[in-house]
Order: sequence, then structure tokens, then C-alpha cells
Amino acid sequence: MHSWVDGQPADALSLKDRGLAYGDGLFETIAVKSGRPQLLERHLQRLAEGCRRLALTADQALIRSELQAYAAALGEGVLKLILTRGNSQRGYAADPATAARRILQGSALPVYPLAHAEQGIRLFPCTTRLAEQPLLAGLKHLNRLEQVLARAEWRDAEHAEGLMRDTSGRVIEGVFSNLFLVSQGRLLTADLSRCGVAGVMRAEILFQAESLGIPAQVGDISLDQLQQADEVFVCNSVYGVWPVLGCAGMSWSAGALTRKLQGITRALLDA
Ligand SMILES: C=C(O[C@@H]1C=C(C(=O)O)C=C[C@H]1N)C(=O)O
Ligand SMILES: Cc1ncc(COP(=O)(O)O)c(C=O)c1O
Repeated sequence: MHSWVDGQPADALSLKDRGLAYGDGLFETIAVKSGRPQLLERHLQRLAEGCRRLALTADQALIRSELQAYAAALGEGVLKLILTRGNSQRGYAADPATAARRILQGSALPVYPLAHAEQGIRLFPCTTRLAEQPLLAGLKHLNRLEQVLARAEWRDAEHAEGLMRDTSGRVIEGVFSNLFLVSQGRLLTADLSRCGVAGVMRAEILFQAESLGIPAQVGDISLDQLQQADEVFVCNSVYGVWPVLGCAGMSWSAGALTRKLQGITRALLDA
């Protein structure tokens, strides 16, 4: 399916685009099933928050309608929205009145091995660390070199994801997912006020946990806390939940709470 730029089929972009020049923009990666973008409200909520924090001028209603139209035409797959701050001359300064450029791209759903969800995965212990920058923390912005460097640290099929820590050594997330641990029936996921991406699946899992009366906490996670956990899983808005069986010398089993949340998220992504 053709990409769209500002609502029109297009496969080219201005060389003056600030997303290309400086990573000046945001993106959303949205699963599409039966012609509908899954978890759309959460994606739009994160996008609006990113536009607010980066002072990006974008018509949220227009973005919503375009996403729905593109998803209806795509049918099933991954819909990627890239929002850039449009064109500018050379230099970091931008015209605040410039409207954001909307890029929509469709691709097939990734075919991950069934074993990732059914049995679980191993995490590669990445040495690349996440820089602590509260102004950008939580945003799914276009500056993804940390994830590119981290993902280049392994090529073997034994590791389906990586473990990323921040420059202070805190356990933060995966390379393309968020991370939860379960200890004595309580969920814990990393505080993302310094770095990391506040995933929509992470938000949905925290909402479901509250609805189910499952104790859940957002806070700092040490490597020791991770090692001592009863269960560990990773999540994102494309694959849902994967149990984590090991990382470096640490190991866990795919426990009951992981399976419960995996079932809930699978139903949400197949809705
Ligand atoms: C990196 C992108 O999106 C991330 C990757 C995945 C995935 O590979 O399953 C899903 C959502 C995002 N965390 C991207 O280029 O879209
Ligand atoms: C670095 C990073 N963390 C977490 C996530 C999970 O986000 P989501 O649940 O919105 O897919 C992603 C996916 O884009 C990511 O790239």
C-alpha cells in the first residue's frame, strides 16, 4: 500500500524535512486488525502529549481521521505514523507556525516465532545505556540512535529482545518494548521520568491491573530487583506480551500473572 504524506499518496519527501535533518518529530507504531487501528485512543493520547511537549502544531482530529482511513484501506498490518516539524532552512531554529508533516506508512504484521509468546524469550544484556533527559523522557520521538546502537549489539536468534538500562544502571525497558517484573503478586515497571518510551501497551497493562485489583507500582528497578523477580515480561503495541525466561545469568519462568495479562492484551490486539 502506498505511503501518504499530508493525506496524499506519495513515496517522496522534501530534503528540507526536519525529521530527516534533526529527528525533529514523533512517531506511532499501530497494529491494524480488521481495518481498525488497535488501541487508537492511547496512541492519539501519547501523540498529543508529545505535540504539546515539543510544541508541534498538528491537527489531532485530522490525524485521527487519516489514521482511520489508512487503516481501513490497509486491512491488517502495522501502520506507522511519523509526524515531523515540516521543512526549514539549515539550522536548529524552526518557525513555530509551520504545520507538522504527516507521514503514514503501512507494512505487514511481523511474523515472530510462536515460541516467543508461547514459551518466552531471552533478553540480550545491552551495554548501550539510555541517556537521562527529562524533557524527552516518555516520548516516542524520532531520535532512536540509542535503540539502533543497542539493537546492533546482537545478531543471534537466541535473543529476541534486549535489556536496556540508563546511565545510572537502573533497569528501564527493552529495545523496542517496555518491561514489567512480578514480585510476590505485585507488578513493577520502570519510572520513565528520565528516559525510555511510555508504551501504549504498558499504559494498557497498568490500566488492566488496576481494573483487576492487581497491585502495580511504577518506580526505579535495580538489577538485583530484576534478578530476584518471580516473573518478567516485555510488551509493545504490536506483539502484546512476551514472557522473559532469562537475561545473562538471570532466569525466570513464565508465571500465572504474565499469562493472565498476555491473554488480555492478545484479546485487545485482536479486537
Ligand atoms: C521501531 C519501531 O517501532 C517499535 C518496534 C516494534 C516492533 O518491532 O514490534 C513495535 C513498536 C515499537 N516499539 C518502528 O520502526 O515502528
Ligand atoms: C524504545 C521503545 N520502548 C517501548 C516501546 C513500546 O511502545 P508501544 O507499547 O507504544 O508499542 C517501543 C515501541 O515503539 C519502543 O520503541
